[in-house]
Formats: sequence, structure tokens, C-alpha cells
Amino acid sequence: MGDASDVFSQITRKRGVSYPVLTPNLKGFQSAAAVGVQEVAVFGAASQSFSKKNINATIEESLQRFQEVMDAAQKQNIRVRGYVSCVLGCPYEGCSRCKLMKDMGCYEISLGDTIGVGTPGSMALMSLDDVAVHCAGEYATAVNRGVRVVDSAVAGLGGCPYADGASGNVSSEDVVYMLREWLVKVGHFISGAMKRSNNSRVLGLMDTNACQL
Ligand SMILES: CC(C)(COP(=O)([O-])OP(=O)([O-])OC[C@H]1O[C@@H](n2cnc3c(N)ncnc32)[C@H](O)[C@@H]1OP(=O)([O-])[O-])[C@@H](O)C(=O)NCCC(=O)NCCSC(=O)C[C@@](C)(O)CC(=O)[O-]
Repeated sequence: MGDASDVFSQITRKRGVSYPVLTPNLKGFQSAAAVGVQEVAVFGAASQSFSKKNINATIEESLQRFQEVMDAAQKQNIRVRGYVSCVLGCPYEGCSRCKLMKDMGCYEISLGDTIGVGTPGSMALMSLDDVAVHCAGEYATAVNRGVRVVDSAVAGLGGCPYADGASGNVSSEDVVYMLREWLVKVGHFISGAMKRSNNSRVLGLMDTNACQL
């Protein structure tokens, strides 16, 4: 994490785009704030083993560190997002911290299926109220259950190097493809319900099998 400030300083940033920086402790936050970061993310874990492996802290220690970040961030009007990793499976053990991080002041909690072992069944058991998801697999199940923020990366870049078996991030292309398919179906449904033609000009360019109701 030593070079995060250098990386951030070299990004050509666009107005209106948020560039959150991972800051698991005050040291990271201070480095980030010093280069003008406007949003940071604290990242904890649902399992002690991954917490130790990833940020060299127990869950309890990590929450204390997050509180220090939160206190400093609130003073500098910097937004804080929170991650809870390994919610559906831990490569090191078989757990939830969301409420604690929400109560601290995180504006959003993103649940990480860090090693991509989630299934429709295990995702269906999760409480998904008012959270985002960070998972390579069961994002469709989560969106079907009302989640409206899916973390993704173009070409599926990324993935946690400290989680054996980390499956990388879901690619933005896959999420857009899924949403596009649903959008086409909604367009056909509402055009049929209103007995009017579907005026979309790109339907023909879309995958015809996505258009069957
Ligand atoms: C967090 C530490 C640094 C603690 O590591 P540590 O050894 O406990 O820290 P320390 O306080 O003992 O300090 C050791 C050295 O690290 C420096 N240090 C201390 N803190 C920072 C910091 N924030 N940024 C930069 N440098 C830092 C500190 O200054 C010192 O430098 P030295 O004096 O030796 O030159 C270490 O465990 C670490 O680097 N872990 C890697 C964390 C990481 O990058 N994980 C992957 C992110 S993705 C993820 O977690 C999953 C997610 C978010 O994507 C969601 C999901 O998929 O589930």
C-alpha cells in the first residue's frame, strides 16, 4: 500500500467521478488526505483469519483503526465507504460486521464475496438491505433482491492478493450485459402493456436472444 498516494496523484481525475482509496488505518488515511483524496474506504472482514492475513489486525483491532479513520475523515469532510470481505466464504475459515461499520458513519457498506464462493442459496440467506456487493459471482442474485450498487472493474481487473483463491472483481462488461438484457425485457414489457411499438433504435444490435420475453 506504500505507493497509493503516488498512484492517486498520477490519475487524470474527472469532475463528478469518485476515486475512493483503500485506507485500513490512520496512516493510510493521512497519506490519502495529503494528496487531496475526497473518498476513502475502510475494509474489514467477516473472519478473523482473513482480517489478520489482509490487514494484519484482528477484527476488533481493525474496527478501532476504522474509528480513527472515521473521526479524521469526518473532521475533513471526506466520505468513507466500508467493505466487509469474505462474507460468503473465507479461504482461511468459515460470519457480520456491517452494522458496526454503518454505525461508525460509513455511507455505504459493500459486502465482498472475496473468493467467489457465493451461491444463489448463500446469497439468498444474506441480509442485503442498504448494502452494495463486491462479488464476481452472485451479483445478479443480489440485484434481484434489491441491491443497487455492484462493484465491478473493466475486464475484471483486481481481486485481493491476500485471499487465496480470490476470483478478481466482476467485469463491468458482464454487469452492463446483464442490465442491458433486463432493460430490453422491460422495454418489450412496457411497450406491450401500452400497446405501442418499441422505439429503441438499437434493439436490432442487441443480442436477439436477450430480447425474447
Ligand atoms: C495494512 C498494512 C499496511 C498493515 O501492516 P502492518 O505491518 O500491521 O503495519 P505497521 O503499522 O506495522 O507498519 C508497517 C509499515 O507499513 C506502513 N504502513 C502502515 N499502514 C500503511 C498504509 N495504510 N499505507 C501505506 N503504508 C502503511 C508503515 O508506515 C510501516 O512502514 P515502515 O515504517 O516499515 O516503512 C498491511 O497489512 C497491508 O499493507 N496490507 C495489505 C492490504 C491490501 O492491500 N489488501 C488488499 C486490498 S483489496 C481487499 O482487501 C478486498 C476488497 C476491499 O477488495 C473487497 C473484497 O474483495 O472483499
